[in-house]
Amino acid sequence: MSPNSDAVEMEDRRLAYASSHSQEPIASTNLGSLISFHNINYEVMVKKQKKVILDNISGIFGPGMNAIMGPTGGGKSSCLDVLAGRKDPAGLSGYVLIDGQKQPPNFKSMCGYVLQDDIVMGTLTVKENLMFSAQVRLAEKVTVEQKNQRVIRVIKELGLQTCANTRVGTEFVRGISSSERKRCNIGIEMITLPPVLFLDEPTTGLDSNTASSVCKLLLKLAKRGRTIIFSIHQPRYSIFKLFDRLLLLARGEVMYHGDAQAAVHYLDSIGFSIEEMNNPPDFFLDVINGDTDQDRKRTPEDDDEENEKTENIAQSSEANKHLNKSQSTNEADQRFDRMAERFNVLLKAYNQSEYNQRVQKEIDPILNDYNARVASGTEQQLKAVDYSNGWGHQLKIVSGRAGLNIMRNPMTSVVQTVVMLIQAVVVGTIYFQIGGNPLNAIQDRVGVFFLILLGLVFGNLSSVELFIKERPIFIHENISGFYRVSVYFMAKVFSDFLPRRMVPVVVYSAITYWMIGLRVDAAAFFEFFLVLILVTIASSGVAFAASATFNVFAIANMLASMCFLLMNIFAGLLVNLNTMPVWLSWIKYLSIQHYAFNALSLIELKGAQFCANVTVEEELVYTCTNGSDYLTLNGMQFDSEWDLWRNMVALTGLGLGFMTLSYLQLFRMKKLK
Ligand SMILES: Nc1ncnc2c1ncn2[C@@H]1O[C@H](COP(=O)(O)OP(=O)(O)OP(=O)(O)O)[C@@H](O)[C@H]1O
Repeated sequence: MSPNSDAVEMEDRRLAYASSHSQEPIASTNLGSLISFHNINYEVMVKKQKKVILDNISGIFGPGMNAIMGPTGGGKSSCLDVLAGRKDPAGLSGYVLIDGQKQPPNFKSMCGYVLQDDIVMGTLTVKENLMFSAQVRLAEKVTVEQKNQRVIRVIKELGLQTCANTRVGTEFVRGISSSERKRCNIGIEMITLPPVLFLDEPTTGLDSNTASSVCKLLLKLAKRGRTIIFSIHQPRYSIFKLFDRLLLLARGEVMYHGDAQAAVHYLDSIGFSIEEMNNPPDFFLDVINGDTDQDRKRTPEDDDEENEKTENIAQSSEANKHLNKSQSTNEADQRFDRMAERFNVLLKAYNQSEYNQRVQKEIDPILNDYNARVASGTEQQLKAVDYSNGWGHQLKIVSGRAGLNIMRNPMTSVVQTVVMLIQAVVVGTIYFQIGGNPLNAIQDRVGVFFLILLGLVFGNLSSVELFIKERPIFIHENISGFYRVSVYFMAKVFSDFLPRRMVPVVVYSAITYWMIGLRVDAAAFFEFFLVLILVTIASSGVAFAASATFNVFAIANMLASMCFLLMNIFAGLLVNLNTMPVWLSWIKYLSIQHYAFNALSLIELKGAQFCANVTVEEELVYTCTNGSDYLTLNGMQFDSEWDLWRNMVALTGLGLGFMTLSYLQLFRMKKLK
């Protein structure tokens, strides 16, 4: 069969699916994809034991409203993630086919996925959030005007006109309502007009009216031909009646799969009748949990099963013991037994049902065609969609958002600058114009250098939150193909570094240097400033690396502080590194403060002589102290200019090293569930 005839056949399948499964007529143009899944098994290792999460499930979803329901822990979210290509492939087997073809490697970026928790930038307005999505996800060749038109269209479709220019809101600032927030999330995914939209529990946390309005919106999208697949726990009837197709899961197995509105009829046919006025989703869960009040009507199959059971019991004393156990008076045990029994009944009934046969009839030809194409070598991999935009364009857009975010939330930058300003004034006041008294000139100088480095390095601990706070947004956007890891890294580093690190260091250097009265020499001042900048870069690098490695702020903060403390000990002031055993003293090579302290001492003390008349045994004696002697005593070489610059090079190396480490940690971060 040629690829063309495959495409025509698939289109026919989609049309047939849409007309036979949707309650409402669906536009026949632009139909969403048909997603079939075949023998999906998903297991994880928990404490060295295999835990089966999805057990050989199969089914099909197409244009319309497709719900995955079931009790807590039934496997709804896992199933949704498998279909959306967001599960770790380790432990996963079976086939998920999109219009009869294997998922392309980055299917994640072709479809929309709305997470249960809102993933929107709180400091931006609804329109700005949607525009960001349009700018990074629509190709560069689409003009800004066209992107703007698309955003306006989505805003209209989602009924967000009244709050389009309102900020979404953060934990500190109240923004739009929860329904508007959810719709904004959906809008961000709708910007690319994806053929399939996945939603993980879209109504969780919303009041019933809001939940209804979100579901009606989804129905509107479904009627336009989209394939909407979502997990949902226990919707009310007004929501349930909007569903076209239902997958009922319990313990990772299919309890029912077919037309949603036929589920009640199906359960009735196997002996579970819904009471009048009961809500079908509540009833489904009661049936699965064995919590139905009424006794189940007996069917002929039950009689056969009962006979079989009685025979087995008579034959085996072991079985008798088991029976006694299951009749335990313990209520929890009884409930567990009841659920297990009910689960087996439902599983068996579904496997033998015409609904299951109908699903198999729908999906078998799709898998057979796929296998035939693979066997004949004609299977064409769906075109892998790459990033819509180049690196530079992504960087511009992501940096723009990061900058806007900082401008709208300037507190951290302002506090950082003010704290540095206060520190500079305090240090400058304590060491004000230290002068050239040989008794204290060197001690005061090395003391103030140590203090400056201490404040500067620990001040950069505020960078630890950089990759922790926005981690869910970054993971979602990166995995959905918004931008590359390197783009996010560069945008964040620059947006954090310029306003929150550079500006305070400039202020700090200018104040301390002249207040303390260090060497009056422009070159010496700029070298001093350069050392402080390099220290800031390197120590921010340590904080970034901790931030990219741990997702708990307290742990990242503690580890970064510990590193800084160790580096401080090995700076060269608290302990003489020359007398330290070699097996321990090597740590100095990783110490930011070691190189910085050396550099500052060389800038200030090399060739310096501090002379004055001092009183010795009640006599005024003209005394001198030589800065170079101090350098020699502490093992600092100062024969050439290189002796200073090699400390600068080492600081640059440490900065680059820590920054690279943080990028790698960000890159390696687990992004699949
Ligand atoms: N990576 C994992 N490691 C260990 N257990 C897991 C993992 N993923 C899922 N599970 C377990 O598998 C079962 C199904 O999880 P899943 O989140 O898919 O269920 P759910 O039906 O969506 O539940 P809920 O309604 O509570 O969100 C649960 O018992 C869950 O604890």
